[in-house]
Amino acid sequence: MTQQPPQIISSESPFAGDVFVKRHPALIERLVAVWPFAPGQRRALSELVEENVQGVIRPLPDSAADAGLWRDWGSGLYGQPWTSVPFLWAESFFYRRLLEATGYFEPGPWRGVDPFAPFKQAELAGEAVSAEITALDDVAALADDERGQALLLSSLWGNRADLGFQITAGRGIEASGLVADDSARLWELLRSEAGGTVALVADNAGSEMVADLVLIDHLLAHGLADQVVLHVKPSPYYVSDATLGDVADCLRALLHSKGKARAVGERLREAAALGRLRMRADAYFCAPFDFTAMPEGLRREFAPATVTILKGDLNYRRLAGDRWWEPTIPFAEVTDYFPGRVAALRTLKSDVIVGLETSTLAGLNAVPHWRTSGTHAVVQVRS
Ligand SMILES: O=P(O)(O)OC[C@H]1O[C@](O)(CO)[C@@H](O)[C@@H]1O
Repeated sequence: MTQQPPQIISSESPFAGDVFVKRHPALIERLVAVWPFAPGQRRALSELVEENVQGVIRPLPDSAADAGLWRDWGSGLYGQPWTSVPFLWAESFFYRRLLEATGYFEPGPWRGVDPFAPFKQAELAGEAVSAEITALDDVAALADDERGQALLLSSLWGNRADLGFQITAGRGIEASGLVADDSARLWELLRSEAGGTVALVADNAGSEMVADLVLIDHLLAHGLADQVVLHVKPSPYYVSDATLGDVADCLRALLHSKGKARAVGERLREAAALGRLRMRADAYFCAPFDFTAMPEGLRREFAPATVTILKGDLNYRRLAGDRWWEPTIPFAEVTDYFPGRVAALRTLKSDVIVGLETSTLAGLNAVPHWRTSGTHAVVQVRS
């Protein structure tokens, strides 16, 4: 494997530092405003904010079922400021601690209650999703290839809907475009290997998941995949990351609509019944590490796939290792460890980036915050 540059530590990146001192406090403020939390939950949440902003990382209480696991995973990191340890690890542990504070894993009324559900539901009921659903009738008039590309781009840009990101980035950010575009290679690959299994590692619920489901339907309906395995998070994570319950909500939104969208929902429901659309929620998707350390079970899932499509920024960070790579290092070189062929559909919302042409990078360097503002995107493929 190529020699790896250092991992991103939040204190070395103004963007990542702000996630702890601005984004997390704002998120917790919103949670406290919408839920009838008891004093103990409120106290745990405000302690978590204090810790993020000016304290040090405390481990999970011993009573937590996975306390031992996290003690090992975080060995050497506890007792340090949140911004002094790898960004990927710290952000992941923040969400585990948040669920601890709300009682998500504990016996009692809060067990299994997704604290982010009100935000996800509002987004699913909002304009972006209804516009997406209406647009399906227009997209149906396009030739197959054009329709496929339109659905791919919709799944890609749907990633900007990420709710955690919008807490501080705000709406109304303009998309500037693709800075690496291997989409033709992706279609070539899907056509030449038609009839196999495609794995799609999902990112966000709501409009992004609706777009993902429509893309999955396209692959199945056109025989580009005989089966699709949809990988989601086993528990609430990074605010809007999709769980199985979110997939069900999105499918229901399609089924309750009219026209083409409803037909998509019906075909997907049938595909699930026939075992052509399968769901996975591996525990590793909420682990604080990159994909180089993925467990054998996941490697076996991905290796035989025609291609594994990774959605979104966080999956990209885990694919590339959340490291200070030279942006022009080839995507294929950085991802050569990944089992099987891999494609990333990602809007740029954090520092890591690989696989850019030198000329593209030169142009981007004149654009403020191009790595983190969500205005640029990549479709990158290792085939
Ligand atoms: O939903 P996505 O595309 O994975 O984006 C989540 C991203 O949001 C952040 O939490 C902050 O932008 C990143 O750290 C993370 O990669």
